[in-house]
Parts: sequence; C-alpha cells; structure tokens
Amino acid sequence: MRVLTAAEIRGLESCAVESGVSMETLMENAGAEVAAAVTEKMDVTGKKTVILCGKGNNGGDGFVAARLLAAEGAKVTVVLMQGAPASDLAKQAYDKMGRGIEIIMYRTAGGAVDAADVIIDAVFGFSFHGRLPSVMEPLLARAAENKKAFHISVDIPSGAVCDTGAVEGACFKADLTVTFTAMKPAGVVYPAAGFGGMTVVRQVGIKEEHLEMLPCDTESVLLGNICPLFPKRDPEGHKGTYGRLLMICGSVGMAGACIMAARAALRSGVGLLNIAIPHALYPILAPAVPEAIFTLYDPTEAPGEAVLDAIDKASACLVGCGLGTAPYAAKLVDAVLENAHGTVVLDADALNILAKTPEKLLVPQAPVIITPHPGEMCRLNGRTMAELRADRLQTARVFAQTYRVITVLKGAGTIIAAPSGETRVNTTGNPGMAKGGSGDVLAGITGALCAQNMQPFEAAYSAVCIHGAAGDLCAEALSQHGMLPTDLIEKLPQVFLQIEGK
Ligand SMILES: NC(=O)C1=CN([C@@H]2O[C@H](COP(=O)(O)OP(=O)(O)OC[C@H]3O[C@@H](n4cnc5c(N)ncnc54)[C@H](OP(=O)(O)O)[C@@H]3O)[C@@H](O)[C@H]2O)[C@H](O)CC1
Ligand SMILES: [K+]
Repeated sequence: MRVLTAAEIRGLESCAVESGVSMETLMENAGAEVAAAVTEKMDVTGKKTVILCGKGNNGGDGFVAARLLAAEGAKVTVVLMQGAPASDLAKQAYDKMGRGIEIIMYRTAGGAVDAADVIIDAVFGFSFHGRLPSVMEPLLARAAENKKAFHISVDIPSGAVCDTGAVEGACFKADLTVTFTAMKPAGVVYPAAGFGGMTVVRQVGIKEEHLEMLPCDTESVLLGNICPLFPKRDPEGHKGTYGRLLMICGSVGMAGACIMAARAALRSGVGLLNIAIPHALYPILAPAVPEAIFTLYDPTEAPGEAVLDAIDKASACLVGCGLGTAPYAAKLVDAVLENAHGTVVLDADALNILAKTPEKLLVPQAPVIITPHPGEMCRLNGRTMAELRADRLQTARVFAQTYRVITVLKGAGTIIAAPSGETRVNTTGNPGMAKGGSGDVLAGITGALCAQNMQPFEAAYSAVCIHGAAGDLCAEALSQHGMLPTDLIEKLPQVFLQIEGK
C-alpha cells in the first residue's frame, strides 16, 4: 500500500480544489467517514460520544462527525482542546453543528471522558509537530483509562507526527484510526503505529487519477504484495539453478547463531549452502546442518585460498551472525567486501566490525544489504537512540543513500530503504519475535533469497515480510511468550506454501 506524506496529501487537496471539489466537501466527507466508522461498530442511539477537537481542520472533521452522530441519536459532547476553532473551514463546521450538542472546555471534560461509550480524537492531524501540549496529557490519560469506550482517531492519533511516526510525549491510544486519501507514515511507522490501532484508509473526494499519477517511493508491505516476486520453480531446475549461498558466520561460543541462519536459509529455497567456519566448530555444525557443505579455516591465519575460492563461487554471501569481532573476523569481512560478486548481506558482528569504518561499505562492486537493529544502526551512523526514534524512516534512508547500501532497520515495522530512495515498511510480525536469534533467522532468509538471484531490494523486503509472517504463525500456534526463533524456521514452509499458492 502506498504511503504518502502530509505535503503530498496537501498537493492532492489542491488538485482536487482545482478540479472543482471544495475543501468543505473534503471535510464533510472526512467527518462522514468517521461517523460511519462508529455507526458500523454500534447502534449509537443514546451512546455517550465525546469528541476531542483541536483548533484546526482535524478538529473540523470532528465537528462534522459530531453533527452527523447527533443526527443518528448519539448523545454528543464536543470538547474544545485549544479553544475556539481557528481555520475558516473548522469554524464553518463548528457553526453548522447547531443545538443539541454539548460544548465544553478541556479543563472540565474529565467526567464526560470517564463516562463515554465512544471517544473520538480530532485534536491534531497531519499538521502536528513537536510534542503534545502538556495541559492535554491528563485528559488523554483519562481517555485511555476508560477501557469500555471505543477509541477512534481522526486521520492520525494526536501526539504522533505524520511524516516520521515519532511520538515525543503523550499520544491518544486508539482502537481504530480512520485516515483519509492514503496511508500516512504515522499509520505504519513505529512508535506512532503502536498508538493508532487498526488503520483504515477512506476516500474523501480526491480523484483516483490524481492519486495514481502521484509518484510515490514509500510503500507498506504485506505477504500478498510479495507473492508475485516468487516465480514457480523450474521443473527442470537443479541445485545449481537456485544459487550458492556462502555464510561466514559463527565462532566458538556462538555456533547457534550460525546454525539458525543456516537452517533458515535452507528453508528459504537456496540450492547450495556453503558454511565457512573455524575448524573447532565443525563437530557442532556438521550434524546440526547436514544439508550444508563446509569450508574450514584457521582463525589464526589470514583468509586462505579455500575461503577466497568460496567467496568467488558464491551467488551471495552472508557475513556476521555469531562471527565475533576478533581481528580474523575483520579480515574475513574485508575479504568479502573486496572480492564478492554476488549480493553481500552484512549482519550483527559484521556491522559491529564496520562501525568504526562505515566507508568500507562503499568498497564492494556487488550490492550490499545491511540488517542492523537500532543499537547497531546507532553504532554505524554515530547517532543517539533518541535521534533514531525521532525519525526511523529518514535514518534508514539517509544511511542507504550515503553508503549506497540497502538498509534494513529492524524493529517493529522494520524499514527497508534502498540507495535510490525507494522505501518499504513491513507490517508483519509481533513482539514475540523480540528474542535473541530472531535476527539470525532473518539474515538466513535474506541471504537465501539473494543467492537465488532475486533483486536485492526485493529480496530484502520479502525476507523481512516472510520472517514476520512466520512470526505471526508462531504467535498463533505457540503464543508470543512461548515462541522461539527456532520455531520461526519451522514455520517458514507454511509461509512459502501461502506464497506458492498465490
Ligand atoms: N484531504 C484530506 O486528507 C483532508 C484532511 N482534512 C483534515 O485536516 C487535517 C489537517 O488539518 P490542519 O488544519 O492542517 O492541521 P491540524 O488539525 O493537524 O493541526 C491544527 C494546528 O495545530 C497546531 N499544532 C501543531 N502542532 C502543535 C503542537 N505540538 N502543539 C500545539 N499546536 C500544534 C498547528 O498550528 P501551528 O501554527 O502551531 O503550526 C496546526 O495548524 C488532516 O489531518 C485531516 O484530519 C480536512 O478535513 C480536509 C481533507
Ligand atoms: K487526530
């Protein structure tokens, strides 16, 4: 699904106005969609409906919804959160509400919020910036404490910034967000996406042709979106047809990371898996991954012929899971960056090794995918965690463009950014996946898809989506508490069944 910024939505609004659709109509339709979302959920007759309205057009949408819900028999209270409406449109909508709707100031609204059956958040929309005024915090906290009420946000949960998904202070917590015209970053990028509940996109009068003509480089990803990227396997195919992945992963004390990445790669369709490990790991790895072949190396020496030959032959290289950061590991990373022909996937310790010299990412001729978690990202770009959380989208984009690497910034709503500016936001997965080892599984899937010659950007976001879909199947079957990263690997065949079936 395409994801549009506030500026893009404003541009579309102008096109709509030029083509004869008035702003009043857009607002009327927006308010009507909010009212419809409530009436679809319940019979509103006599229901105590509290609408928190700001001074701008988001508040204006709230006034329209107030009028329409009152007409349906709801007992509506409008709470003015910033005093009288300020925009002409909002003023018109306010004046049109007529009698029969209670209007109160936020300071006296606590009781109404406590008793409400429905609470509608129309305080701020896509023009919000910074943090929610602290005077509003107590009322929002009371709204959240009223668990029996149905909470709806208009366009964007108030407190969240539209284009970044940042939430600096308090934020309205919604069960449902009715957003207009297109999905916005705040609907899919965390932390904001965690406040909006389910987000539905509703059309308010902007012509489809205007919407389709708008170039858009950001999309959210669901399993259904990636199915067309997986052609049927060739009936005459052999193991050579499906790529040769070289993994340089694992070290004494961290064999598990290598095993999980290897098993995930094998469960993701790769033809041949070659694992380069120190001699000491062979007795552990060989029985754990019987399908793989092994290139053994001596960690006290520089990468030898065998490793260089394996790099040369690989259609993709995955480096870093459980590799450690010893000097020999750094030499292995350099050997891959300098010699790889196929896509290079760098995870975990490979990223820690490169943290002091990220410019080395510019060395490879081959495409590079990096898969940092937020801590690794901060080590690579020298920024703080607070700076990262303030704009995860831009953090991934800037790094991708600066170092010309596909950047997979992991976390809830993983961001996948290409050097071209193309960006994807993943929508699969759940907090049950937040466990050590989950990243190794993702790295294995990514390496396997790259080895099979999928385009690197498509491979990166497909891997993230598949990994999350496996996580969702695990959560259903095993619970978020009880599921393990190794369970993700066992669920991969079920995810590929869905992909192959479409
Ligand atoms: N096509 C559509 O999608 C339509 C959307 N509509 C709705 O309109 C809003 C956007 O309305 P807008 O009037 O531009 O702004 P907001 O309602 O989001 O915000 C109102 C003002 O609040 C101020 N602001 C911003 N941040 C803060 C803050 N941290 N503290 C206090 N005040 C803040 C800001 O004014 P400034 O002068 O401070 O910049 C805003 O102007 C959209 O989301 C939809 O809900 C229309 O219905 C038309 C169709
Ligand atoms: K809102």
